[in-house]
Amino acid sequence: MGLLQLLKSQFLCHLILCYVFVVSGLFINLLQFCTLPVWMVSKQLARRINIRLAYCLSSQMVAMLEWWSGTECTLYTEPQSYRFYGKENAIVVLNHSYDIDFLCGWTFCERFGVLGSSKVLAKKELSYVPVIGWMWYFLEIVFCKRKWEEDRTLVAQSLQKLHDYPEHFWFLLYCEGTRFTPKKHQVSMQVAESKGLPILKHHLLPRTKGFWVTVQNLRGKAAAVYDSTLNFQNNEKPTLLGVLNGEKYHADLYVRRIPLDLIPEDEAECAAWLHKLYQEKDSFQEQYTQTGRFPGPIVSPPRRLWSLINWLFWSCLMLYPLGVLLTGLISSGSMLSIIVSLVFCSAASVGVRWMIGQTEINKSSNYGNKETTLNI
Ligand SMILES: CC/C=C\C/C=C\C/C=C\C/C=C\C/C=C\C/C=C\CCC(=O)SCCNC(=O)CCNC(=O)[C@H](O)C(C)(C)COP(=O)(O)OP(=O)(O)OC[C@H]1O[C@@H](n2cnc3c(N)ncnc32)[C@H](O)[C@@H]1OP(=O)(O)O
Ligand SMILES: CCCCCCCCCCCCCCCC(=O)OC[C@@H](O)COP(=O)(O)O
Repeated sequence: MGLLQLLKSQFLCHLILCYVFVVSGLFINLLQFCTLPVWMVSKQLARRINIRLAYCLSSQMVAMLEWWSGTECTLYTEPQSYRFYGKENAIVVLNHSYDIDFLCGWTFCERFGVLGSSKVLAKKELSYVPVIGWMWYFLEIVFCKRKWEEDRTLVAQSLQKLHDYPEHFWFLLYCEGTRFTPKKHQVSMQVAESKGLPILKHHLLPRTKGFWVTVQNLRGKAAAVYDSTLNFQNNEKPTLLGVLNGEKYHADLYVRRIPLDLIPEDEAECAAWLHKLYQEKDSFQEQYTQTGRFPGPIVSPPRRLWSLINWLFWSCLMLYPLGVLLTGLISSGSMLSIIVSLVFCSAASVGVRWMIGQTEINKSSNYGNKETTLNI
């Protein structure tokens, strides 16, 4: 292990990284809160400010992936599709099988200049996660309860509000609705069988209602669906803790651009179309498993310096007051202050560990397990 790698694996380094992320994040949340009055005067100005503030926060995590861990993200796509990326609104359909699939998605958003405005149909629970969840509130992220009776109007209304959104955005949809686990796979394949649908080997059966409602409500605003399939070389199982440890991963993303006009308007036809899409995605994953490659040429955009610059900026801004505070604390010689600070740091570490836990598949919800949602 090299010296740099050894340094990256040190707990103290992780504490510093997490400190910068959380404290700058809370500060950015506060700035976002302050845009509420602006919202009343000019909604579009408030949105543009929030896009930039969100960039300041999410690109720190992107920098950690690209510059700290050095993870390589390769894009397989057709050159004629590539020229549209970042220049139009799109609905992104992605498989949900890895702890850090959202982070790889963010990396591509950053490279195509849509990170600050990127959106997702997220489970409601994530809106309570400090820093990221609070940031999403101001970013008009669409939350769902994963209960169709309640979601159908809620989601449609939130999507309608995006029609006058002032900048290009990608709207991410994990149609599988939850992360892949062997148990959820088994249950969802029972549902597939009961519906006479082919068995998928690498995906859960997609939930079609959210896709249909998204496509219908973003017609006229989004130009295309980006069918995206993610995998990692050499059977890597990446985690956020691994990234924090400086481990380098190798992500491959295959993207097909499908004009929105080609997607049927009728709900049943749209559902059938999505099932077919997932059968194709499954065959791409199978090909990847067999050959280590996706079909199509590689047209990878390089990582940009912006995420690193932004990260260094926030690190300097946050570490300076910490240095002053620590110096004052040590020179005060007060045992009580030192103990209180240590307790505070330990509580903060537990909090950050909980946040990281939100990304871990082994802590995935019960949604999609037999006991909770199988209604056949
Ligand atoms: C060039 C580069 C391109 C791309 C780059 C890639 C990406 C970058 C893009 C953007 C990045 C942006 C942000 C990323 C940052 C962070 C993201 C982080 C995480 C958030 C993700 C989540 O929270 S995922 C969870 C929430 N989302 C969803 O659930 C979406 C999918 N779900 C739906 O659509 C659902 O339909 C619903 C939520 C709208 C409603 O849920 P409900 O449970 O009520 O579902 P249904 O009504 O659909 O369920 C009943 C039907 O399903 C059948 N059923 C029953 N059991 C199962 C089962 N186990 N599996 C499958 N199906 C089942 C049942 O029979 C019913 O069938 P019907 O025929 O009646 O429909
Ligand atoms: C630089 C320092 C890093 C500090 C790290 C703190 C990071 C906290 C990030 C929290 C972001 C949470 C995003 C999680 C996305 C996710 O993967 O959600 C799962 C849902 O889709 C499905 O849920 P489930 O049904 O449970 O599978």
